[in-house]
Amino acid sequence: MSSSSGTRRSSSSPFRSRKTSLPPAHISSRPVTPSSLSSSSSTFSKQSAPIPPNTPPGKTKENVTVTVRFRPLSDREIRKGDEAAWYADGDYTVRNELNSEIAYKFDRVFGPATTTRHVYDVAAQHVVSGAMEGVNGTVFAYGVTSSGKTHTMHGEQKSPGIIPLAVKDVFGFIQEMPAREFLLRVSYLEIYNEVINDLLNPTGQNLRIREDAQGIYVEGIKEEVVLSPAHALSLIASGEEHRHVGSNNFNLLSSRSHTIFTLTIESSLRGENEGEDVTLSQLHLIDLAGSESSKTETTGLRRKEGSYINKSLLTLGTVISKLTDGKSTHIPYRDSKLTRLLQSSLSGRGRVSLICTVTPASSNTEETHNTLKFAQRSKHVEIKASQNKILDDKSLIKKYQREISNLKQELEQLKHGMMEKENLVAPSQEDLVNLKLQLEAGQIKLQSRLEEEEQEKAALMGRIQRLTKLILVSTKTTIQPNMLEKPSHRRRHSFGEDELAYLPDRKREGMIDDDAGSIDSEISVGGRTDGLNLDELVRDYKRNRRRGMLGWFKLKKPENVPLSSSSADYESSASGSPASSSKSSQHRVMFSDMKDAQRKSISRKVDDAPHADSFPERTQAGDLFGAAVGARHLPPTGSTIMDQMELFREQIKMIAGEVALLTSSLKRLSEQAAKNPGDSKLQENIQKLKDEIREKKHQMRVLEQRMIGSVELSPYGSNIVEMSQALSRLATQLNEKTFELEIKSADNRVLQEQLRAKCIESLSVIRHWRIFRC
Ligand SMILES: Nc1ncnc2c1ncn2[C@@H]1O[C@H](COP(=O)(O)OP(=O)(O)OP(=O)(O)O)[C@@H](O)[C@H]1O
Repeated sequence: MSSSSGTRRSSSSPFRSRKTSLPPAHISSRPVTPSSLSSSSSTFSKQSAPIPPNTPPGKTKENVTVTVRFRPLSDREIRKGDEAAWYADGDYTVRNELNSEIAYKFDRVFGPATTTRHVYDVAAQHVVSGAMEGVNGTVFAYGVTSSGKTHTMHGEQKSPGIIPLAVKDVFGFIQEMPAREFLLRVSYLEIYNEVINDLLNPTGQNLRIREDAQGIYVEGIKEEVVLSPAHALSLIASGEEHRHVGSNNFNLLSSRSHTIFTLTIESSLRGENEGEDVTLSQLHLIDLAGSESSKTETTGLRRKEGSYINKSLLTLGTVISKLTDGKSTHIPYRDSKLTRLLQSSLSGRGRVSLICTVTPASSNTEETHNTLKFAQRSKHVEIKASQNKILDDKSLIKKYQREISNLKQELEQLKHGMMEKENLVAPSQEDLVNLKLQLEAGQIKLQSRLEEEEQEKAALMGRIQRLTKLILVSTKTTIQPNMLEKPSHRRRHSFGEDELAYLPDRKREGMIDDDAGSIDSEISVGGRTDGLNLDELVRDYKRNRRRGMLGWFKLKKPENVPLSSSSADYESSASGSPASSSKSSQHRVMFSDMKDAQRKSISRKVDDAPHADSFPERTQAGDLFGAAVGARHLPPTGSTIMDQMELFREQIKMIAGEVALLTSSLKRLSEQAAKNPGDSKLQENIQKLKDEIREKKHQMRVLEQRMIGSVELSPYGSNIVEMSQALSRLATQLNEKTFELEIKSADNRVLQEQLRAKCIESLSVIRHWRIFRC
């Protein structure tokens, strides 16, 4: 589901920031003056303890969290004979190699060997957790071209960046907060040559920045509701397709635009707590384009891009300086789109983490020095990490909750009416004649009325289903009384196979490549392997995408699968990655990563799990699945059967999405394998994918089977079958008796009307039952 703000935006548009009544603090503001910066490290007090990751919003002012990340010397730099001119002296200090007097102190300094996960834990995790509590957050990477910003923010398959880690963490937090329910939306934009483009909507070009009483927003930006990490990452992947990237002499794939990925998080207490506050926050994850020095050899378009990039970064520097010099009355936010969009964050509303990326290379001493000075200035920007609350009537999540509740009531009433109609009285023959006449006369009218009724019910069901799915809840049963209560042992994030498919699986060319052993095979195996025709699968997927997974399901004939074994199969596979169960990912991920041959590597490493820890794998959908398959005995009421049917249907759709993703991966791997027939690892991975696809298809068949079986086995189902048969018998009698009884006058209008109504009701019930079967 997506929404696009038009001339009037929703109350929670990107970059909106709300004032709060509870200013907090979690990071101590350390006095760092320019003079102290140039003294030796011994003059630094060790006040800079690790950044507390989970301090709740308090009342004290904080400073922007500023960290510095070194990347290793690149091949190119080594070839040029570069040496390290700057180095990380301990965890908090950057020191100049040639003049040890020149040193800077930060909240944390990461050496070249530091993993992005560690950077995330120290520099971003507290911002993400704050956002889950209703505190706006901004994390951005700043540095010269080729210093490692994109590596830090987006990362690679083996080493996911801050953005994928944050997205995954957000879902982890949801899992750990069973007392609350969440609604997540994302938007993704770039600022290219001072023009704002919507990366989630290619037609959204040159968007305008607006401001109203509640903050700054981008007019017309598309926001997509996200249901899983895979879904969110697939949106980023599709957004990356549109981002401007080009090459310069430092970086073959240099970002030519600043990008801002925004996650809008709404949450409220679970259930229908009228009057309960809703918290709303925005998490901005920003990958800036790198400043370019005169050493960057660019011509034509690249030069123009470079000057726009430099100008906006210069404005950012000026804004930061003015914010911190203590005397400026005017802050020139409006001098660039970037600073205008960052205005809320920089002016102190919400947590901000600045990660400055630097190269140690001696040839870039000056550029690195400038970055360090910028970082130092930024340290003095004051912020207030306060919690946002929004009024109930402005909350989208509350609106959905209310709508769901109303729709459920409506549906219950409809269902209740249907159940009562089961006890129909058989009409007499005379009545039947009259009824037939009436029916013939009004057949078309009745038909259309019935169809309307059907559509109404289907729409109602669909709406409830859609709205319910948008609201994310933990699958845990224990309810924590307070959402701010932090779980002490929150599990770490890990990624499913397909989630990071959009990221390159090795470092970009032109820089250090320490990913020895990455699969670079480019050879293909042809179309059909082991009975799985890839082209067919891909075509199949495309067709399904057009008509929807449900349509696909309907077209497929169920096969006879023994229920007992299938149930077991299901249960054993129900713990699969929820991320890959994303409904939306089936719409997005499929072919996106195949289009960009440069930025996104086509090779996949199924075994390359980037970490050992496990993320809570079971989502709402995962549990739904287990519940649906595990329910051998369906409950006796019609309403529960409908719910059950919806569960089955949803599961089928989700598995179909997974099949589509797996098929995409399989196709990609096969293309590589064709170019490298000797690569046994590839073959092994291909086989794994095929097995998984086969397994998932099997699961779908089992669900189909159970779906149909459920209705027929249920008492409700059998009543309807009987009713259907009775009605068909009546229709036969009608035909036989009509002729001999037609002389009788049809003057008993009241009776006719009654019978007609009964007949309509019966037909309606049967129709409804048929919808179930479909
Ligand atoms: N910490 C790191 N460890 C290993 N390699 C890194 C690291 N940081 C960056 N790199 C590598 O350096 C190269 C340039 O990095 P990246 O593209 O992230 O730079 P950038 O700052 O985003 O550049 P630009 O501003 O031009 O877009 C890439 O090949 C990347 O893989």
